[in-house]
Amino acid sequence: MKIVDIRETTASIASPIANAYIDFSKMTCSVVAVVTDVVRDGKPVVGYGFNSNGRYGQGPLLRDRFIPRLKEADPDSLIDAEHGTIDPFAVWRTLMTNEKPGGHGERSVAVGVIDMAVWDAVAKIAEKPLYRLLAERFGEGAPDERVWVYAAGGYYYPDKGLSALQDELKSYLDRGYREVKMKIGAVPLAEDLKRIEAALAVVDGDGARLCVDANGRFDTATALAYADAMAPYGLKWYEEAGDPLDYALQAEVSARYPGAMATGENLFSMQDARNLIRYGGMNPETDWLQFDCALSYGLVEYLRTLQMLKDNGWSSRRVVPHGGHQLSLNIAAGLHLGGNESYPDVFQPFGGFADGTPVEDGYVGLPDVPGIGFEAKAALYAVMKPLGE
Ligand SMILES: O=C([O-])CC(=O)C(=O)O
Ligand SMILES: [Mg+2]
Repeated sequence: MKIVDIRETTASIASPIANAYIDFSKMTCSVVAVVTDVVRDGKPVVGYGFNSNGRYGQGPLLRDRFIPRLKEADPDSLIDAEHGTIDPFAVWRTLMTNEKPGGHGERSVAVGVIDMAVWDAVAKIAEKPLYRLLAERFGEGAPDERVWVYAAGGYYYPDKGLSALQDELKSYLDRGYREVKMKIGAVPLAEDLKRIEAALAVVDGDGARLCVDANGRFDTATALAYADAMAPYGLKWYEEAGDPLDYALQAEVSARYPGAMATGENLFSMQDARNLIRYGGMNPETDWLQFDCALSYGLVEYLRTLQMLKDNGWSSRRVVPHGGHQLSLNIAAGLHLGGNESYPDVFQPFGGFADGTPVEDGYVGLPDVPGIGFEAKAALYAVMKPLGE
């Protein structure tokens, strides 16, 4: 058993939307195919991976460092003899050979893309959905059959007024979501409060069904001003108020804001996540953690992060990953996370879940197909398949 080829390409996920920090007019993502010599259903098993939105495609790092390292490795060193399959942990160690600790920048994205493809291959070799494999190997009991998902959108968009924002959010409710998320922080506070109130009207005035996301835009004073102004709304969460690595800011805002806070999508390693837990003042009873495996060294590292959270008294149910992709959905179901993000309209075809698994009352099921489930999402598989052939 061995990996016979690793291929990569860059796909566009550009759109005219903007959050408080960036626009997505030139956003890309890497797609990787890990081709094995294992045959299932008469065809070689191919695992696929891609990276989440927010960081760009990692073609140069993949081509210059990570793919060559894997190709140069002794195939026997990448085998998990106990389970008779490829060993994602050995792949990870090989990828990270001669990489210093710290500075978890873009390389965590490149490694995450390959890691996703390896787990897809491992589950296909085992001929089971990844969420079942994860529950069996690392879980605590049977996988969840459905996962809570919320609709993320509410972006700034040229000439988008309050009624367009409301129409967008309404359309998510029409598609089965109960909770929605919108952007804040790109316009003055007073204007954002009007947007928040317009959004609240769509969810029957129920703040517990609305999340807001500042994408790390605010300094401490602005983050606190928003905290004070938004406190009466009782929102589901206030996300990424300030710079993701400014744990003191997070702790100060957490101490003052009476509602739930969320952050973590731009923390790319177990160590960075641990610093948030140590120094960010986050509340394990009420707050939410949003680490995204597809940006942060993949599922191998995510398992370390989940263990770190457990060691610090955090339930896995407080974790709702960023990114809206199917790998996080599998992790959520298999390892009992609190839910998963979803982008019903943006970042297609990489965002979103399997065809034929409608969102109902805020929950989505997973397809019963081997691997992560990409083959059950036709528009996504159409992009991946040529790379595997
Ligand atoms: O706008 C983005 O970069 C995406 C984001 O923060 C989210 O999904 O929470
Ligand atoms: Mg966010």
